[in-house]
Amino acid sequence: MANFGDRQNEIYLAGLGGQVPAYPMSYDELERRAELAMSPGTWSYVAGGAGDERTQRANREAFDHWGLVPRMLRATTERDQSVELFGHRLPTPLLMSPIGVIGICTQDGHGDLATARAAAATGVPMIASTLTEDPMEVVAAEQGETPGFFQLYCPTDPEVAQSLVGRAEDAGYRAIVVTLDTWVTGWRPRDLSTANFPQLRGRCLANYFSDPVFRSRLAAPPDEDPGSAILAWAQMFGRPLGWDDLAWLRSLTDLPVVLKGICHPDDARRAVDEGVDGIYVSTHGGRQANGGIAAIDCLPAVREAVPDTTVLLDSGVRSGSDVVKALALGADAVGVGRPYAFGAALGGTDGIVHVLRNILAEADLLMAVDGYPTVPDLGPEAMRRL
Ligand SMILES: Cc1cc2nc3c(=O)[nH]c(=O)nc-3n(C[C@H](O)[C@H](O)[C@H](O)COP(=O)(O)O)c2cc1C
Ligand SMILES: O=C(O)C(=O)c1ccccc1
Repeated sequence: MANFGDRQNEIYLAGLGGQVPAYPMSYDELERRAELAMSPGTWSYVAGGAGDERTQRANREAFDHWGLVPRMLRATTERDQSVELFGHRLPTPLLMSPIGVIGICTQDGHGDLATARAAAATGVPMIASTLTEDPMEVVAAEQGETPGFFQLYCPTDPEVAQSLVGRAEDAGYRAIVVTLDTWVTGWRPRDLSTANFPQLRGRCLANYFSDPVFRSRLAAPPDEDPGSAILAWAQMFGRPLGWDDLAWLRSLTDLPVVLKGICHPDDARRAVDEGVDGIYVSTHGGRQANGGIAAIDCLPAVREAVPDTTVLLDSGVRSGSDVVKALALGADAVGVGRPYAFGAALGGTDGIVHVLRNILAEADLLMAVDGYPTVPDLGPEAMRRL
């Protein structure tokens, strides 16, 4: 894949022929059209967050407090967005953050497969959620040559956890991303207002219902008694993890282990000291806790605390310039969440590919114009706090 800015040129050329792009070019328009395409319940689930959504807003607004310093006379057509992550060379620094129940966003209900196919088409890795409508093996098979990562919601039953991780390893996922901030779901007024959760639960349990250890805990198979199976899942969904659990988690796999939701530099330092391979700075897109600080504002201190460790970031990334800022502030790769779910709602795989390519095209052209042609060129000296 060459320069993603070429995408811009394709669109300009189509425009000269009078063609309007099939999907929105601005994030605000993407969001507006996705709202129209989704049912009110799906919209409130995807777009909503915790409390009155101040953290969610802060995640986005905080990007405005940082600015990139243009550097001239080092312009080049030779640009390169590639990065190395856990031993894999990726064409771009973008990741698709895990989105549970994304099946409700697409017309055919197979949102995880649409995401996997978009990963195959773009080289942007998918972090596959534990909460999917298709089992992780089926999702892995659609990712083509693009490495995939598996996100674990750690169940209270340790043998189920072990089974999920073992299956992810066997299915070819290249890292285990353990989400720390969602052992219980946060206070989400929009979901409570639409009474969404029962509908969601029935549609995201394929990894459990296909799991031999989970099934062994049931009196009857899930297809015979789905109600009891859902109850068994709800009772074991989230293990409140502590420092004492890290060695056990580490022992479950030889794959790199990444902790998602770390925001404090002391937590990052201790996790790395205890053998974790990656730190994923995230506030879960403001869905879990309200009244907090923005993820991007946590990044510089975490980067400084663990200078030699892979650091990922998500929460509030909406554009190529947001990606560039996150890279300059210390991320090795950058996750995007809601925007690609909105793309899925508008056009399945095509809609997701459009959203990813737009973000990448903007990042490519910004790096080209401002004199930072490769990812290693972007460091803290490229940024000013406004
Ligand atoms: C609808 C939805 C479902 C999500 N489900 C998961 C999940 O299953 N596992 C997880 O670790 N994070 C989940 N997240 C959080 C995302 O991985 C990511 O942290 C967040 O969306 C990033 O913020 P952004 O939406 O502002 O880009 C979900 C986010 C959304 C919007
Ligand atoms: O909505 C989320 O962000 C999420 O991670 C989740 C957690 C439990 C059930 C459904 C989704």
